[in-house]
Amino acid sequence: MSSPATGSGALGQPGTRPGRSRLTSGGLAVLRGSVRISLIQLAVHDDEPLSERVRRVGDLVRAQRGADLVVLPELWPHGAFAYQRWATEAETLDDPTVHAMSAAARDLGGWLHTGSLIERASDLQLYNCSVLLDPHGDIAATYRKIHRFGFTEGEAKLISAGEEPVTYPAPFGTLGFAICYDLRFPELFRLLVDRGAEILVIPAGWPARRVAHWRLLLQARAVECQAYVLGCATAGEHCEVRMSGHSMVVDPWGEIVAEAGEDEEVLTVEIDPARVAEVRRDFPVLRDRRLGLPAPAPRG
Ligand SMILES: NC(=O)CCC(=O)C(=O)O
Repeated sequence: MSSPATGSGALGQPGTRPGRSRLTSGGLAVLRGSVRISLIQLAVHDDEPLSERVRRVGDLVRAQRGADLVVLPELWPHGAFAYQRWATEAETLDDPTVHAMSAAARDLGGWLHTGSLIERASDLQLYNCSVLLDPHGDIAATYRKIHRFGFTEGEAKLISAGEEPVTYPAPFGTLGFAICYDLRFPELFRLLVDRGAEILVIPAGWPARRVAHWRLLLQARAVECQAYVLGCATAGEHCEVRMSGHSMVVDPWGEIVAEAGEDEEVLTVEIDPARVAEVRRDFPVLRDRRLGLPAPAPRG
């Protein structure tokens, strides 16, 4: 599905579309103007083995040729609720899943945000980790999910929490990273804005029963941060949890640019990152923040 506002049209090579200029910095293009983004809303089912899903996703990424940035959802290799698979399927960032995605990014000739996977770190701890690959297939940035979902179960029990908010200055704008449950914590997004984020990338494996929260919070983060929000969710059902679908691109005014349905689909839109500075200039609420207010007295 494509945004009616932008359409997907014939896919040209990056930098060849009207209204977009291309400079070079350190061997990578610096893009200005319209930026093409594809969110791949994958269906994750129990019966698809990891290796087959990785192959299928690599082909889907390659098929988005012409996109400047492709985004995948949270934990698509294993399933966001397939807790019993995580320890056995966890990989380092030098293992087959990231290698396959690097090859796909190279063939794509664009940036690939890999959603997330269960990372086995060098200290053997597990993290829910996003990897951003550049058009050469090299790792440009990683982000470990800071807020673990599950209260006393699931992520809260099985994986370690990331500690570091991450932004990355991509050629088309500064990306701010978050994963799924992080969406509920506005203070993280303030930190990302303070570090320059203009495009917030939020892969998710969000259950259908809370889809109303997903839609509302994506728009809220866009309005309060005056930033683009790319929310890429999973579809399908695994471990008896029906996933939300409804991946969305929201603009810095809070308007939904495009929204997917409930099933697997690719959402392709063109955005103009210069809109972020325009909205922040014309309606400068971020300047009215009161950062020096006294801390509340301890309760009780
Ligand atoms: N995988 C997740 O982080 C799920 C988050 C969720 O279901 C919620 O915040 O609601």
